[in-house]
Amino acid sequence: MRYLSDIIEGVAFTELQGSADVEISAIVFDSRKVVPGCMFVAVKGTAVDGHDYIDQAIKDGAIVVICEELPAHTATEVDFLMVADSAKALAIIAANFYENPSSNLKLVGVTGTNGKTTIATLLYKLFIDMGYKCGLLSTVENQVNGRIVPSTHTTPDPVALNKLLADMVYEGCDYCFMEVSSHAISQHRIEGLTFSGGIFSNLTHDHLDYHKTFDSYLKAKKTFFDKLPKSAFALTNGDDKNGNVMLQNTAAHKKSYGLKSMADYKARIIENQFGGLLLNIDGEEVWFKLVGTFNAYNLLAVYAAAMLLEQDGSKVLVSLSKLTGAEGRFEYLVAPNKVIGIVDYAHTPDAVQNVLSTIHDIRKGNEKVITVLGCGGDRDKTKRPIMAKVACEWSDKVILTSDNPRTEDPAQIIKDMEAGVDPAFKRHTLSIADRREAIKTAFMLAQPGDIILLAGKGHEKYQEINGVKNHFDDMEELKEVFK
Ligand SMILES: CC(=O)N[C@H]1[C@@H](OP(=O)(O)OP(=O)(O)OC[C@H]2O[C@@H](n3ccc(=O)[nH]c3=O)[C@H](O)[C@@H]2O)O[C@H](CO)[C@@H](O)[C@@H]1O[C@H](C)C(=O)N[C@@H](C)C(=O)N[C@H](CCC(=O)O)C(=O)O
Ligand SMILES: Nc1ncnc2c1ncn2[C@@H]1O[C@H](COP(=O)(O)OP(=O)(O)OP(=O)(O)O)[C@@H](O)[C@H]1O
Ligand SMILES: N[C@H](CCC[C@H](N)C(=O)O)C(=O)O
Ligand SMILES: [Mg+2]
Repeated sequence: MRYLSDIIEGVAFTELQGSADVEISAIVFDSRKVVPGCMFVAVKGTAVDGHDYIDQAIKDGAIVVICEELPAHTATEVDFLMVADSAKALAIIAANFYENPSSNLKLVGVTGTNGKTTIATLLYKLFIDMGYKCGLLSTVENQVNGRIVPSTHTTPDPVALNKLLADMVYEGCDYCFMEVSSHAISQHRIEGLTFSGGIFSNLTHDHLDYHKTFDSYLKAKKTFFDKLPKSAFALTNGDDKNGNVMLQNTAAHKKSYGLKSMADYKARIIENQFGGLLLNIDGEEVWFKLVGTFNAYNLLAVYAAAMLLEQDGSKVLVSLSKLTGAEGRFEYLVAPNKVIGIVDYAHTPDAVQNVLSTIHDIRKGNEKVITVLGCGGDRDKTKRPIMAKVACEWSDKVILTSDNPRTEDPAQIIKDMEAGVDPAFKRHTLSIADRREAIKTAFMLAQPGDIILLAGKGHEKYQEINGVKNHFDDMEELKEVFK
């Protein structure tokens, strides 16, 4: 229980109807989850307006309502707090409700189109290996000092987020490494958090369904750095076209990493093979278990962040060299007939290109590459033909299939992808909507030594069709056909 007067600290409200001297049992922003004595925050969403559910929330027991517009008839027994932006207020209130846990941890946020999960997970594993108690908030899973809490979003909603951070503080964690998605920044899920550092991986095409233009996608990411405090570090990828733009207005301590450009933290790739990467970092040559140029960037970002968190360089490299990446990111399996299967979460044009160019770099000879690829429904449609085009340019055969169709027609998603296939390459492509059949077919087409890439679903254990998540696991499917 918390007093309203305490939890609205820092919220810019325009009017309070009622008394601030009232106890709140919980903060709720979904009328379907209202509990007696709670505060209901009415948020204007992308699908509906939470203000339309205020009456329902009051009927079910809400005693305080936060809103941008007052309803026509306001119940006198309920408090109303008017704010300019409910989503922002929600995040500040959630942080206050849980006693601002982020200020009792060293919280590091990772943002960018690709690499967030890999960087955050590696940081988490690294700091655990170095003896710290840590938390992780990621697409694959959340971890509170070793306890797994299933993840529903890359960045949780503000109430779940602050609750998880509070659990980390309670369990004595020193650090939390979290992914910061562009949706989370735009929807103010991270408002009110105190970050010790921010890391930028890269910016390429994704989520234009939501942000509309690349420029507004970039601005969303940049806002994260704009709001970092002076005491934090802001670490950017100096080789990314937008790396420096991200930091141009930040008050934080600016640092960069890169393989090509002048940067504060530099690395050079010496070997890149299926067994791992040999990198020269800060003058030391070290083998890592991760594969591919993109992972050289991820590893360097992790090393640089660890340096900025004042860790010992040699100790960091020893620990980092032992670590594997995140689940479903370039995980491979060899069949008895020597066909190699790779499961990877590449679901953007840039990621598809990176993973395929890595396969080209590290294959031994001229083994054929067969790519199985789908695109998610109810997500950015403009990336579909580009992902297919990139897959065709870098593969010998491509099977276009389903990812998570969600509420869309799988055949239409495949049609959108087919539009990107060069007519001359058409005879090397197949369209098979059933992902299981597509994987089986890829294996039937493969000769010993050939490489099958299953792209897009990585760690996911489901396929979402019309609101139902059916069990589906690319690695499990691969094991089945490899039997
Ligand atoms: C597009 C998007 O990001 N939507 C998120 C957003 O919901 P919304 O704005 O669409 O909500 P809405 O349905 O319009 O409802 C508006 C408000 O009315 C409330 N409501 C609604 C119905 C009702 O009966 N009663 C009620 O009170 C809702 O609780 C909400 O507060 O806010 C919700 C609460 O935080 C999120 O759960 C929801 O995530 C949806 C499920 C989602 O799929 N999001 C994805 C795209 C996402 O966020 N992805 C990023 C990762 C991207 C990446 O890693 O590349 C992520 O961070 O996970
Ligand atoms: N630094 C990188 N640069 C480009 N591509 C990358 C990089 N790191 C990983 N990838 C590719 O992107 C895929 C997703 O990686 P990861 O899960 O780490 O990214 P993410 O940013 O967390 O993605 P999401 O936005 O879905 O949470 C990987 O499977 C790989 O194909
Ligand atoms: N965080 C990304 C994940 C995409 C994964 C892919 N399997 C899909 O469903 O499109 C999103 O929600 O857009
Ligand atoms: Mg992620």
